[in-house]
This record gives sequence, C-alpha cells and structure tokens, in this order.
Amino acid sequence: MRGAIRFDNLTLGYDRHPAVHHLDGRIEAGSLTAIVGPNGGGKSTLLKGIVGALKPFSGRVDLGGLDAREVAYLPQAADIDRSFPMSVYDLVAMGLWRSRGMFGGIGKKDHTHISEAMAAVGLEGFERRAIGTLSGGQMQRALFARLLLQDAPVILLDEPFTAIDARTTADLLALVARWHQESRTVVAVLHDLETVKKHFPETLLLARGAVAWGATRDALSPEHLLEARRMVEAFDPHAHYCKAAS
Ligand SMILES: Nc1ncnc2c1ncn2[C@@H]1O[C@H](COP(=O)(O)OP(=O)(O)OP(=O)(O)O)[C@@H](O)[C@H]1O
Repeated sequence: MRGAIRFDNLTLGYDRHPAVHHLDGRIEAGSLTAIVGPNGGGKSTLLKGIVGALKPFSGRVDLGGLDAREVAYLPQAADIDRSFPMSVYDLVAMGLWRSRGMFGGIGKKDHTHISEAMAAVGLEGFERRAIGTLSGGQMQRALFARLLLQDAPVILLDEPFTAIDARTTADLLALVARWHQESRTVVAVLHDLETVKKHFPETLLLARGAVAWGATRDALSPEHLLEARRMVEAFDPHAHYCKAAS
C-alpha cells in the first residue's frame, strides 16, 4: 500500500561500523509511529536510511514504489544551517520544489498556498525575516510550514520538539494529528515518552535492533525500556563489521 515502509534485514552504519542491525518489519501506510530509544541507538540513522541519504550495508528499505522525493524529511535542528541568507518566505516556498522543480516559477495560487501554510503555523508577518534571526521555536514552525507545502505521503521528523516550548509543541502536534487524519504515514524520533504515549499509537523501540515494536503501551513497558538500555550499553562501537550472523 502507498506509504508503507518495509525493512528487510536492514543494516546501516558508518565507516563499516553498524548503527542499525538486522532490522525487519513494516511501518504501515497511514500509521503514526514514534521511534524512541537510548542515545546512539540508531534512530536518526534509520531515518537517513529511509530517505536514502545512507546506503544499507546489507538488506533493504522498501518504499513500495514510492519515490524517495515523496518522503518529506525534517532533520534534527542541529543539522540545519541557519546562517544561509534566506528569508522565511523562501524557506517555506522550498516546500514546492517537488511539484514545481528547482527553477519552476511561483504563481498566484502558490503564493496563496505559501501564505496559508505560514498562517497555519502562526508565522504571518514573518515573510521577509532572515531565517538566522528566528528563535528555535519560530524556525521549527517555518520548517513545519515547508512540510505542509511538500504535501508528501510519508513524513519523517527527527526530534521535532527538542528545545521547543509547550505552546509551540502543542501547535506542531496538532499538525502531526492533521497529517495522520489525512492518512499520511508519519514517523517521528522522540525522547519525551509522555508525548509518545499521548499522541503516538505505534512505537518502535530501537537500540541498534528493534527491542519492541507495536502498540505504544506494550512497546514502552518497563521491561522493554530496561532491555533497550542494556542493549546499547553492551554494544561495542569498535566491533568489526557485523559480528552478528546475517
Ligand atoms: N556521521 C557519522 N559518522 C560516524 N558515526 C556516526 C555518524 N552518525 C552517527 N554515528 C554513530 O552511529 C550511532 C547511531 O547514531 P544515531 O545518531 O543514529 O543515534 P540516535 O539514536 O539518533 O541518537 P540520539 O538519541 O543521541 O540522537 C552512534 O554510535 C553514532 O556515534
């Protein structure tokens, strides 16, 4: 089904050191899934594998025929260069890139859509501001406006609410809920388990491998959380490529 993501024996990593190990499973189309787990557990790595920014050491990610460009991806705030001289309007307008092409003109209808997206995230009046002058929360709002315009069937968010205040988090969670109602597949890396329990029906608990995956209340049982911590602590980051049997 359009929007499903399947992992077949997927191993991802860097410089021959695996960060995600032999992952099998499927994120259902239209589902709302949190990825949680200890630091270094491979959560960001998995998102990079889904968007194709990292090629698997082995196994594969199956997007069911979906083009990687149809996957919208919000990296961690730390990975976004805000020193680039660009207005908030232009940042948001980049969301049209997939439908308009790199040098496609922006028509009257597009201007309306851009204004609507900025209004949806509460950024009216910020159009001409340079992105470097935005607060962390305002920048995250602008990036969500860009995601709105991307209109993608699959949306991946890497720690979207880290260092974001309660009001902004609530506003952005409302957009996540809207995407879910629109039957898009939404996957978010999160650390706040209360947010996960309240807003995300499915959870993948990842500690290099899947510790648990399914209904959130089951996946986040105390036993599973303890097991996740143990798995990461026991891992030798200097081990040779994949000691585990394939
Ligand atoms: N560019 C890189 N080069 C080498 N190793 C990397 C790189 N990026 C991540 N790693 C390593 O891969 C492992 C998994 O990192 P990853 O960022 O996926 O974890 P995470 O679960 O997202 O962690 P956190 O919760 O701290 O953000 C870590 O051991 C990390 O040091």
